[in-house]
Amino acid sequence: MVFHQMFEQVPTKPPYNNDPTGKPQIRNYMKMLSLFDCILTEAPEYEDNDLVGFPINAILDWPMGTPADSRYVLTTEDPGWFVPSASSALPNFDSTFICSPTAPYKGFQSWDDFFTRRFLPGLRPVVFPDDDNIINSACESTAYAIARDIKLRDEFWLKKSPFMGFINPDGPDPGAPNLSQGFITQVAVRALVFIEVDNPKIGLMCFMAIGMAEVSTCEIGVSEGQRIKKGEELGMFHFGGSTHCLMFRPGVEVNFNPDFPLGEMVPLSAAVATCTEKIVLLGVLKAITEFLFLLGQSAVGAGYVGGPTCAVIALKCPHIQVTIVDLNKSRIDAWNTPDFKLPIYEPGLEDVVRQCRGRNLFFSTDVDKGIQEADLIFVSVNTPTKKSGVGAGFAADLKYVESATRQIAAVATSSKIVVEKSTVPCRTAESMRTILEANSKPNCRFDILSNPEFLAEGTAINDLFKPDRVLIGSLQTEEGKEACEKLKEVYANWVDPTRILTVGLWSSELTKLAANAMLAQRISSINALSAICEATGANIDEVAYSIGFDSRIGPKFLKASVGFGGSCFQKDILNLVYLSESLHLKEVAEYWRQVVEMNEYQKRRFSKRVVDTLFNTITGKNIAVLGFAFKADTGDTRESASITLIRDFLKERANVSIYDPQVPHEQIWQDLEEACGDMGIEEIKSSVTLRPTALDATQGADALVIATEWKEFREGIDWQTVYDGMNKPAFVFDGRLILGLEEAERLRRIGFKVTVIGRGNGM
Ligand SMILES: NC(=O)c1ccc[n+]([C@@H]2O[C@H](COP(=O)([O-])OP(=O)(O)OC[C@H]3O[C@@H](n4cnc5c(N)ncnc54)[C@H](O)[C@@H]3O)[C@@H](O)[C@H]2O)c1
Ligand SMILES: O=c1ccn([C@@H]2O[C@H](COP(=O)(O)OP(=O)(O)O[C@H]3O[C@H](CO)[C@@H](O)[C@H](O)[C@H]3O)[C@@H](O)[C@H]2O)c(=O)[nH]1
Repeated sequence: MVFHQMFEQVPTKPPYNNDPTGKPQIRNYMKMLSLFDCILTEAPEYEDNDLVGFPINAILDWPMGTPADSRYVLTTEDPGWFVPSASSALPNFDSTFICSPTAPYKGFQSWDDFFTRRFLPGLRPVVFPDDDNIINSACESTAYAIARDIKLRDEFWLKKSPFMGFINPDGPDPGAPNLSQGFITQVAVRALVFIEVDNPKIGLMCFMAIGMAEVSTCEIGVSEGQRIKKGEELGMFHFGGSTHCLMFRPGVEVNFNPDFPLGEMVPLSAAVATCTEKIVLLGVLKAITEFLFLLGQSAVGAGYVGGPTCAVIALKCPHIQVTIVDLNKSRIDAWNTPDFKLPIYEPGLEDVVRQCRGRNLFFSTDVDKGIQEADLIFVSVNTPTKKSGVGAGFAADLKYVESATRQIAAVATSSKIVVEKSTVPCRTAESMRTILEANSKPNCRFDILSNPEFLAEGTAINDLFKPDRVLIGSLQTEEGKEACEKLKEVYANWVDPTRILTVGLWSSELTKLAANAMLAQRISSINALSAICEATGANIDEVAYSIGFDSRIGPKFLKASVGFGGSCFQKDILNLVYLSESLHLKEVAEYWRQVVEMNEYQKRRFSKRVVDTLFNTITGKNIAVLGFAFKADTGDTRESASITLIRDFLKERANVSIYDPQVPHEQIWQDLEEACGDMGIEEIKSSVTLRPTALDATQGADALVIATEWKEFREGIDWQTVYDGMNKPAFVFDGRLILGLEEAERLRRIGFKVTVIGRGNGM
């Protein structure tokens, strides 16, 4: 039908009465076929006319331009565009595109009208609409090729090699329609739109629309001098078969978003690239274009420091490209998830990553590339306590730091500043320097800085936004001080310069261990006092409040608890103990060891108090444990006191039900399996259940233990309902001091038997 129409619709008046060569216009397909026969058997002859092209162009010129009703393919009948198989290629058509779902042909006027259909409003919002460093996708399409360093006049292929269709010895290349794109691009340019971008980092750039085959048409929808905003329409392709190319000036650094690798679909308006300047970013900074965070892996969760720290640097320094690399692919995949299901829970983190990812924050497993491209490398790998060999149980295991350092030495091709971000024993930088220098190459110099991190989990973003101090340690040589200045300049983008402290390398390394030791020592001190309170009838909250009024002591970090946890305190104190012992400072080692001993004692004391209170046995009794994370506002469980308590309860053959708002269930099983040693996972699972809410966990329980200070335990528990569902007498053990004196009294009036850490029973 359409075939007939395209001949019928060619007007009979001049110039359409003749084809472009002046011969009478063909009026039916029979004539056209006989002419095809003719032109296929003859070489083109000289003709005295204006047609530049092949004879076939003359035959098809006018018929091709008719509207010929093409809608018959817009139906649910084979071969229509709305048959079921087409719908799987174009899913949710009616709720994706502007159309009239119940009208014939869904309301489209022609096949081209269907081809140029529009998304429903709001489906393809412009990502980062006001950030003109971000290049957004101009078309729902697949990224095909990237070419860099193109000269004014140049020969290059948008594919790795020219299209081989005609010289392939095995015959024409079946992938020709797509593979020939690089080739066709040079002969089929249809529309060039030059855009002078306000952002000087981009300046003049060009959008080139290419009609890929004879049927393609580029309609330009803008005019010279017009001011346009990101997301506005430049024009459109018609009749299918098209491509486009973005061209930037030399010197513009375009960093493509790894979320959209070549060959994969890119939604319209997505953030496809970021533009940064390659050189001179921060006054004296000479080419710091990229940070590389080497994130270390551990069995339980990764990137608690590297992730938030570099996300905040990316946010505060939009001119710096930050790439995080990690050996752990699943962790990197999680950082890159389209729905921002990040591998760690940290309040405010998602918001920061949403603002920067794909702009100047990238996550990758390509460690070598990351090292080669970076000027500044943060080594933020894990440094757990050694499990075997010399110093086992005390010394830091530096194997991840060492392997990261060796990798930097092996693959670096230019000078680097290597920043030790991990917490390490004093003089580790010396070992790193030895490795790097032993492997140095010409024009490849390494400077080492110590820049320990002081963020606490749960408040990491706030700590990074407003740090009490940033500590930078360097060798006191000219080069060391110069490197220190460069790092200082980076932090000065958002940190008050008076809070950036610069010291010697070894002082910086020791300060980190010392700070954690002093903090943990405060908690052990208050916990030691809590035991005296329980025995005497004093109240630890009142004691802490009163001593904290002395400005020399201060009110912070004086909350008695069931014991401190987290990946740092115990590990770093043990590290200090080991360091003291290796320096033959036995008394010093003993002093610090006692901080950890006291913490162990506090946990043991608490679980014993539970057993004693429940009439000296918990065998077969049901205990609900609220909270599994080592503190509130984190999903991290490393060294959590909750694990020790549950292990003790299981050893007493109790049944335990657990609820935590953030910790994934598989993490809980893994931690319990590790902690319970001789009990297999099946035996553990026969005594432990994981519950979806606090209320669920307490149903049928004899005792309820609060192990983490989540806000919802402080504010969101309906104690009467909890009481109604528990066995009587119903016991509550508050290991986190979330129940004030009045609240505890209210619970007692309901009928609970209440025990709070640091208070005598009955208080
Ligand atoms: N967690 C905290 O709150 C905190 C705070 C301050 C300092 N620190 C210190 O920071 C360091 C990192 O701690 P974390 O909690 O982020 O650890 P983590 O276990 O969460 O992350 C470490 C990551 O390092 C990766 N890794 C190991 N070797 C690697 C290598 N050669 N190349 C690339 N990646 C590698 C791992 O895959 C892992 O993802 C430790 O030294 C820790 O003591 C931690
Ligand atoms: O008064 C207090 C304060 C904390 N804790 C417990 O101590 C542990 C550690 O808490 P916190 O220090 O807040 O968390 P971390 O993320 O372990 O942060 C510590 O360890 C990090 C890693 O080195 C350092 O960067 C931080 O400065 C340091 O606070 C947790 O179990 C807390 O519940 C108490 O029991 N009482």
